[in-house]
Amino acid sequence: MTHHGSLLFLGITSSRALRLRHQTFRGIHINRSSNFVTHFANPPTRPPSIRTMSTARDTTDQSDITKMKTEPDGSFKRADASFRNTIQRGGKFEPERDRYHLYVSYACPWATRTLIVRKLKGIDEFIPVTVVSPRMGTHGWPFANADPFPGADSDPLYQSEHVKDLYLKAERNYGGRFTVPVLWDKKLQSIVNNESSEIIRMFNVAFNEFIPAEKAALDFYPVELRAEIDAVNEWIYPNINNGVYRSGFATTQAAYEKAVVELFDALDKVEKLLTGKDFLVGDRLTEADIRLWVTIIRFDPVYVGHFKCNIRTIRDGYPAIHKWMQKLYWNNDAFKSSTNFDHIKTHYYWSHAAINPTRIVPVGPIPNIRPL
Ligand SMILES: N[C@@H](CCC(=O)N[C@@H](CS)C(=O)NCC(=O)O)C(=O)O
Repeated sequence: MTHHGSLLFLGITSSRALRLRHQTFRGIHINRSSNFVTHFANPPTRPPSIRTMSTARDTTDQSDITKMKTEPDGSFKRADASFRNTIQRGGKFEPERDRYHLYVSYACPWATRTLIVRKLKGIDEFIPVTVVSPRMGTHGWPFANADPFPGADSDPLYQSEHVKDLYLKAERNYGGRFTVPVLWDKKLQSIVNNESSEIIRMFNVAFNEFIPAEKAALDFYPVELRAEIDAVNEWIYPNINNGVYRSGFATTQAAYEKAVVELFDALDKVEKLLTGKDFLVGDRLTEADIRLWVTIIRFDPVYVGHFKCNIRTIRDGYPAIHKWMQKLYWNNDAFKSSTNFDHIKTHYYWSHAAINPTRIVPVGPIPNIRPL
């Protein structure tokens, strides 16, 4: 059966099927009948306007994509984090041993960035971590006392039931999203920062006086590579890190296709960058690798299926990215010990009921990551 034929089989009228065969957006043209993607100059753009999505199916009692912001064209927009303080000498949040606490989910790629840098820098000794249950429900992320799950913890500081309770403790009238990671200050009983890109920059330098010289010397955002790291982050974040979510949370065919094509275009670009190289920028591990890695490690186990990022897999479609991902996982315990595939897979497939109403967690891929 041809692709056109299969669309008809699925009950799509022939004129819609024909329209779906050839679509153009942001300079990329998909010929659905041939599966070829071509590029055009001067893509049309549209000014964004945001509204709260009301069209998604809300058949469950949980906090899922029904609360996500989307634009009128069905595309997903991530809200900015709200607590943006810095740990620094002379500031409100001074560097101190045993003052800060990290709340994470193993499922969350953003939180995993902070786990990796915490381990690499050896500050795990005095910044303890609490891991939530991967099943994000009605009240958001639960702790183990509210939802027991292997590898999840209860909140040792306040016996909170949900991450939400911490946000409301920090700010009684808080009206934003209750996201992880949360870097918590035990002294002021408040949130220092809930933006992973800023937390990893703090972890990179803020506690250097308390750690051995060789750990203090590790710099994942070195001055001489900053411009290049920033440049890479700038397109990897929207197209890959957030690109998988833009694909998965899209509520229109056009928004999905735009996101997924941009995602795979960006992966093609990364593949070229990593060919014959061990790291994205320079010849050393930087935050650019860490920020990308957390998305790539989730790609085949979750994003290919759950978020429909299935033009190619990492393991079979991107040899250089695949090798880079495997080497970091198998050769560096900071990466392996921060990765829990059970939490990762359970979270996505269980928590987004608008995408996966049965909540069935797929068995494959086997293995989640191939040996080197
Ligand atoms: N900008 C934040 C994003 C964090 C984020 O969106 N975390 C997700 C989990 S992967 C979350 O906690 N979502 C809960 C919600 O949105 O209700 C960061 O990078 O730290």
